[in-house]
Amino acid sequence: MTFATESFKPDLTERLARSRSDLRMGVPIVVCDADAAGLVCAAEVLSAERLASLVGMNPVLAITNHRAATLKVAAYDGDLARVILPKDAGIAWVQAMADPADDLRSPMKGPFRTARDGSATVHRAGIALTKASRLLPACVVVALKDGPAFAAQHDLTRVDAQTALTTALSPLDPVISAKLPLDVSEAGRLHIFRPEDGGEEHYAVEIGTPDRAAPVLTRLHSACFTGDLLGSLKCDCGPQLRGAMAQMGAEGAGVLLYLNQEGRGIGLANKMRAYSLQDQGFDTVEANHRLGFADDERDFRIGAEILRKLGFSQVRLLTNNPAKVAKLESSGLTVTERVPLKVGENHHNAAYLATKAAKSGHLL
Ligand SMILES: Nc1nc2c(ncn2[C@@H]2O[C@H](COP(=O)(O)OP(=O)(O)OP(=O)(O)O)[C@@H](O)[C@H]2O)c(=O)[nH]1
Ligand SMILES: [Zn+2]
Repeated sequence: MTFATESFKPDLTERLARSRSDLRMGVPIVVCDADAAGLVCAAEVLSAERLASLVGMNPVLAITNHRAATLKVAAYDGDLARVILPKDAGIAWVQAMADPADDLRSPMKGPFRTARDGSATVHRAGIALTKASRLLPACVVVALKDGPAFAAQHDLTRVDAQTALTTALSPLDPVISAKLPLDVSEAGRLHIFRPEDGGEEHYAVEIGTPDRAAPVLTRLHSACFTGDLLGSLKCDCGPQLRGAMAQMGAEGAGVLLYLNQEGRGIGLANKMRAYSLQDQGFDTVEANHRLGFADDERDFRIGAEILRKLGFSQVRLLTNNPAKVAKLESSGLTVTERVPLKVGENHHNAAYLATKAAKSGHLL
């Protein structure tokens, strides 16, 4: 029996999924664009040995404009900067540029030389992939003359820059749903959704049998391991999760989406880095920026798509965040009402909630 061997080859999306695992392990990947290619290593997990092999290949460190602003590096590429590694730069330099943990204790001193010529697409794709890998958004890049040949020679995963930069939402497939009796309602059901790009699965908790033709009481809850599971007092997530479910139980119907976008989409390790910066006096938004992230890296189109897949088109949304309402509406859902969800304020999270009101437009 013969097989069409092409059918075994990973496609562009499958290569991206593979590249995220490689990056997390510290294995370099090869990113190819139409007129440029580069070897990309995630700064956070780059080993001293691998860095030593890159010296002599003119490595640059790609960081986001947010991280560049903290380091006072000019971001000539707009959303990112390409910092040329000084001749004597070792792994400690790379890590200190990428990670703001010691910014205050031992500030990085310039002047920094930055690359301005040529395309930054490979670097941009590298940063997008480190973010998608839930690592610090920084990568060391060296230009390659022949990306595909280099990848083949060194057995590295080769990915397409434009695919890494696509903003299209990966299709989400329903995997399974089953009854789940809950303390708030015995008529609970849990649905699992899996994205086709190998990303995180997301969950929908359906309570009762909501009428698909009417607005459904809905909560888009972003994962918060510390608040949801550990009872952290630094945020209001745990009380919001339980409050939303209690309200759905009391009304007899509702749908709670549990979106695995921990830490507003930066992952738990990075959220804990942000907490450590908050211990140094920075607020929640400043901490994200110092790490190199935007204020909020979540993609609420996922929530809209899951609701659509479940048959809902109109929602009464439990939130204090007007941006969530706007993003759901721009994804084609009708938000007939914003239902406030003000629970769980305490003296540990009062400043956090005030910052969200002042900087992120949350309603108090
Ligand atoms: N990066 C970061 N994420 C945080 C921090 N505190 C909580 N989170 C995450 O923020 C998400 C919750 O977002 P919130 O901003 O509290 O609320 P919201 O979802 O925007 O709005 P509501 O619908 O009103 O709750 C969860 O994913 C938490 O893990 C923090 O200091 N930094
Ligand atoms: Zn939380």
